[in-house]
Amino acid sequence: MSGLDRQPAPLERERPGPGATRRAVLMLEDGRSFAGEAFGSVGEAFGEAVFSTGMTGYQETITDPSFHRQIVIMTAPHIGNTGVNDTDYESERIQVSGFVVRDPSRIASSWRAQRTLDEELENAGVVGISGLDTRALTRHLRERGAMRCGISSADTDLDSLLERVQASPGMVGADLAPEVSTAEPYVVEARSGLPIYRVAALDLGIKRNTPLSMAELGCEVHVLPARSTAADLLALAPDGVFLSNGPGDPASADYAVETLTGVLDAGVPVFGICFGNQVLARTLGFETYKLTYGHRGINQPVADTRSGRIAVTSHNHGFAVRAPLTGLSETPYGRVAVSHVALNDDVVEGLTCLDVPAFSVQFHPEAAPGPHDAQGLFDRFCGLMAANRQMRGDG
Ligand SMILES: NC(=O)CC[C@H](N)C(=O)O
Repeated sequence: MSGLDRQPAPLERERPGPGATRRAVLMLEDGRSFAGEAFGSVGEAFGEAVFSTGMTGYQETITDPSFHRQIVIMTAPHIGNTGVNDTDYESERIQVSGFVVRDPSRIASSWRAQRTLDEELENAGVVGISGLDTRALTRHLRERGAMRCGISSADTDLDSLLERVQASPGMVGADLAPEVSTAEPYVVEARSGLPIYRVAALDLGIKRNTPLSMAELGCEVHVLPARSTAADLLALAPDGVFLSNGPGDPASADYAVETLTGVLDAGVPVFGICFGNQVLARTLGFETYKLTYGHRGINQPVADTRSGRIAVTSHNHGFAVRAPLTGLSETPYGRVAVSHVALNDDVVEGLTCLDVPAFSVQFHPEAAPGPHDAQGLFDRFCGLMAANRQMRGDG
């Protein structure tokens, strides 16, 4: 028997015959609509229309809590070819409110595939649309900006759908982290069995691979709900505090800013990712603002402003930090430098504090999905925790 003979048969979904597909419509808040076919669950979904340029990693994308209340459009036309499995979930469930694919794969062919994408969406009750011109839709969003959107395969009357889209909530001012955060604290054990560092992680919408990446380096990660206070975090006597990614508008997360203020005052090392970068920025006194259409995908070049090194990184953000790209900013916590800048549009992609042990990045070193260029940032966090211990004389 050859190796090929032993491969599992591809999973194929029974599909309706020609002409039997169900009509679906995608409607944008400015009245532009796109006709397509129902994909996943039949029904109706509303959210902010955003596009992702990742060609792979769709399972990690749809299960990333940062996409809560967003309808994700994949710019790569062919999605679903490796199916879906139980292990690549980045959270407990599918988080996107809707999913848009030009040309879903008719079969799922991978030794790891357990179900097709179509049936996974359907089982989860997540509404999708396929067969529409995703290139035209993406170009429209690039010109006009991310906007509210609705998908319907239930009621495809354009006028009434537009009314429902315009009545749906937008993303500016949306406080969504508590909606996706863990209800109860939990612990991710250090991989070695011997914890070297204890990390208190504020779950603002954390992805599974983030505590796992730290656990690989010997961290015992205590994950706490979004509204935990500084006292809750510090009660663990952590070596460091981690602030996760998360959905919604960072300008609405005053509770996280208050928590972080207490942590910075206590002198505990801090590392933040994405939403966590925005929360650190706000705590330092910087503002956040909404990008026209955001950065989403796994092929985003970022420059390290100190070394000049360029990393290709994974992004998923619609908001960004406003800070001077060069020089040092004076803040209530001392001097702060912009450590990383996006090469496509000069957006701030990271901050480093010079006078307190804190730094953050807007992109995703946990790389799920994504390239591994930025993984060293978890080592940098461990280095910061080690240095802080030594400084306190207990290292
Ligand atoms: N992935 C994230 O943490 C996203 C942060 C924030 N919700 C934004 O869109 O910018």
